[in-house]
Amino acid sequence: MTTKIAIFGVGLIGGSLALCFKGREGLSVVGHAHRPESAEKYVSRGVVDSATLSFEEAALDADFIFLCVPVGMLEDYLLRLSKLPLKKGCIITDVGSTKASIAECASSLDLQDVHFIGGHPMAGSERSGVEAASSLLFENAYYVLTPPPGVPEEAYESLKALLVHTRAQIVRLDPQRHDEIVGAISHLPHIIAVALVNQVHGYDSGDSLYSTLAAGGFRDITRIASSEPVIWRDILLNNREVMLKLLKDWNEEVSSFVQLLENADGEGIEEAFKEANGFRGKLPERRKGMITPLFDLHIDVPDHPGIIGRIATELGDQGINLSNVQIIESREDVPGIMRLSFRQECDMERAKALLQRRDYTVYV
Ligand SMILES: NC(=O)c1ccc[n+]([C@@H]2O[C@H](COP(=O)([O-])OP(=O)(O)OC[C@H]3O[C@@H](n4cnc5c(N)ncnc54)[C@H](O)[C@@H]3O)[C@@H](O)[C@H]2O)c1
Ligand SMILES: O=C(O)C(=O)C[C@]1(C(=O)O)C=C[C@@H](O)C=C1
Repeated sequence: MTTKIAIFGVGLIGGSLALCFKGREGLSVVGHAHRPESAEKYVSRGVVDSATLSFEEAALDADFIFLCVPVGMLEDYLLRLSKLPLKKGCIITDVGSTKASIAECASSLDLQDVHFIGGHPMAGSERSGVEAASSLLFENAYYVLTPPPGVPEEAYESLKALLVHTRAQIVRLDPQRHDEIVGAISHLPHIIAVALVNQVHGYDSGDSLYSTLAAGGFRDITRIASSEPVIWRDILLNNREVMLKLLKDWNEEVSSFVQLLENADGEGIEEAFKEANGFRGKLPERRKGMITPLFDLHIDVPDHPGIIGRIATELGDQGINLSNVQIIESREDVPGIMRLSFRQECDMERAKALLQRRDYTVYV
């Protein structure tokens, strides 16, 4: 018996989920597209087994339905699904970045013999669309589920069992609490990043040296300002109440910095940095895409075209198995700018010796 998984909205998140499920024994993945060219793309990129423009056909006989469209469309999709003759026991879930409103909408609908369980993978990117999808996106990330009271435990367990393919760690949360927490750790940082970029853009219009000199610090804190505008419009409007409260608190944080500077309070500034360092230093490191422990080297590399290829080739020529390469723009926490990861300690040791012989500065 094949388990049919229907994905509505095969973009960054929907496409990544599809890639986690596709090709697994007993699973078939159908993607719903709202444009003919998208349907063709999903199939030709190998992200889904089949794609359809028909809402009904995608939902027909599905065992699991994932709603992966912008938050502002979720309720409409759920409403449409509630009017279809869905398979008995079908589990509908979503991946929206807010959870309270969709949970409320689900509880107001008369869902016959099907169950809605809200979901939100805490992994993503500033990129969007199926082109950015990756089967590794959720590895080691947290994946929040918000089962409503009364949903059968077997339904929750069966969704959890399916999500094993994402290699994410499931966390069960109340939807409102989810929105408060995620508002602070995800939505607020997006607002701050956008406001900061726009502030500097204003200065840069008069003097382009601002963008010329923008280096690690600016880039680190503003990567997420490049996120998809429609996705974020919907998230912020949907979590408006929470965001307004958080922005009030943010204004207070900013005001306290204004005061520190007005008073030339060096000690206070140091304290603020110490407090932030302390809290941030305790954040658990959750690196994506690596489920087993890796052995890392960091190396300082000059900014030359082709440098990554050269290093990878040198290691490959010596039969050294490289598992992952990451360019770290910021130099905080680690002294180098390229991280090379190896599954075997002996590979890491051989790479270290080789790169040192080639005069690279290597840090373990
Ligand atoms: N981007 C992230 O980092 C992230 C992380 C976790 C959850 N989410 C949530 O996942 C959902 C999808 O976000 P994404 O980042 O994959 O976005 P995306 O833009 O990559 O994908 C959105 C999908 O929705 C479809 N879509 C867009 N407008 C549509 C319309 N008018 N009619 C029908 N379909 C439409 C697109 O074709 C695409 O398949 C959102 O609800 C978002 O809040 C995003
Ligand atoms: O890494 C990023 O680019 C993200 O923005 C991912 C991120 C986040 O803020 O952490 C963004 C939105 C989500 O709903 C979940 C995760």
